[in-house]
Amino acid sequence: MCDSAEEPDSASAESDSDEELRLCVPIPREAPCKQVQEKLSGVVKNVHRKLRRKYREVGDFDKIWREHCEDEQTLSEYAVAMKNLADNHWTKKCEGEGRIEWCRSVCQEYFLDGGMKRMLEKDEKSAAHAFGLSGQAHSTIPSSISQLGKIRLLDVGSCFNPFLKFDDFLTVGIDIVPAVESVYKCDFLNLQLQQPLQLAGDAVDAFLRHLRSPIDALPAQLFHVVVFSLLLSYFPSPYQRWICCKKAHELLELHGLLLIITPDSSHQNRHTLMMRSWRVAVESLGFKRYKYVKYSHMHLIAFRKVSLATTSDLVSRNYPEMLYIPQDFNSNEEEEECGAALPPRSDFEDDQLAWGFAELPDGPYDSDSGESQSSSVPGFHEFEDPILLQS
Ligand SMILES: C[S@@+](CC[C@H](N)C(=O)[O-])C[C@H]1O[C@@H](n2cnc3c(N)ncnc32)[C@H](O)[C@@H]1O
Repeated sequence: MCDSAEEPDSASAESDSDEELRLCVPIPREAPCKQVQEKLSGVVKNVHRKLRRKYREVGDFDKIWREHCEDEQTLSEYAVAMKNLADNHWTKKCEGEGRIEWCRSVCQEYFLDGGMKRMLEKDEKSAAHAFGLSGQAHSTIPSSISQLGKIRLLDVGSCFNPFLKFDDFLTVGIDIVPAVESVYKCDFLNLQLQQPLQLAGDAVDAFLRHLRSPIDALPAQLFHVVVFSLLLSYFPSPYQRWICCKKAHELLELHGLLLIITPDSSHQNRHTLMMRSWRVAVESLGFKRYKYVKYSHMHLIAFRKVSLATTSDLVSRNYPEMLYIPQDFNSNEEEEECGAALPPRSDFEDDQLAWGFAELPDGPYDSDSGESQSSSVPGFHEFEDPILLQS
């Protein structure tokens, strides 16, 4: 494992003279590891860049996506690089911490520790208030789903199945190129949705345990949680991100959670408009934001599904374009690939998408739950992979 600078690898036995040399000449022992990490991160980032470049050149994301999914060599290099990063560069420092642990803690708090119930009571009180009723919460509010068994979690773009190790989840990991056997092959963009299963919880669990790869279709309202961890920025087009969020809405049970983690190494306020824009877009599908936190290298957002239906007029109202990322406007990426120095990204790029969002909420990061919005969530250490996450 690379980050074993303090613990020399016993497998690579060194001679005494090597060791003497090491004592005399201060060799930066982390350097090779960093180089390998940069190389692997480069493989990953180049795939994203090439997709975006092609999208800028060709414009037809369906065609580009088809070609991308047929490019087996690129896809498998990507999967190997991601798996290698996860196994050898991230695990030791980040085991039990970071984005995956954040997802787990949000789910536990929401489903097992009364978060969902509190939110539903709050919703009922506001509805009662709006209709001039007494504001008493109704007894129809479901209690925690713990009685129903495990939390059914769909991890889209799972790659190496990081949620499998948690017992509280019944995890279904899907990916266009699974890096491990336990992940099912599935292109989420082209996943067909079927009628919801009319089965008891146990039978739904059994259904999920017997899925077969590749997955082309799934019943709606199947999961308690859908996770997009570093998924949405993979896509070159905001419309593809939108399709994913819409599918997540359909796949979730009412009151289920959509957890979105998206990379961004800039400080919290730099992309305030972008995050507000995402919130408006996702909420328009029938979600309500539940938690938001900014770590040094990513935004982590939890949305809860608050209504079964979405309106049909969303596309014409520009909601898909609201799911933009700064890289959508960065045509300098190729220069970056060639090693040329980039001019600093201007604030204009960030702000140019602040089209007349009259309906945007006022508070930049107000969360329904009152959750701390800083990156210093107690008990958590940030997942640090600046090399991969910086764009
Ligand atoms: C940056 S990796 C993130 C891996 C993992 N979720 C994590 O947080 O480390 C993005 C993953 O999304 C997968 N992916 C991209 N488009 C997809 C799609 N349409 N359906 C399923 N998986 C997809 C890629 O193959 C890749 O493994």
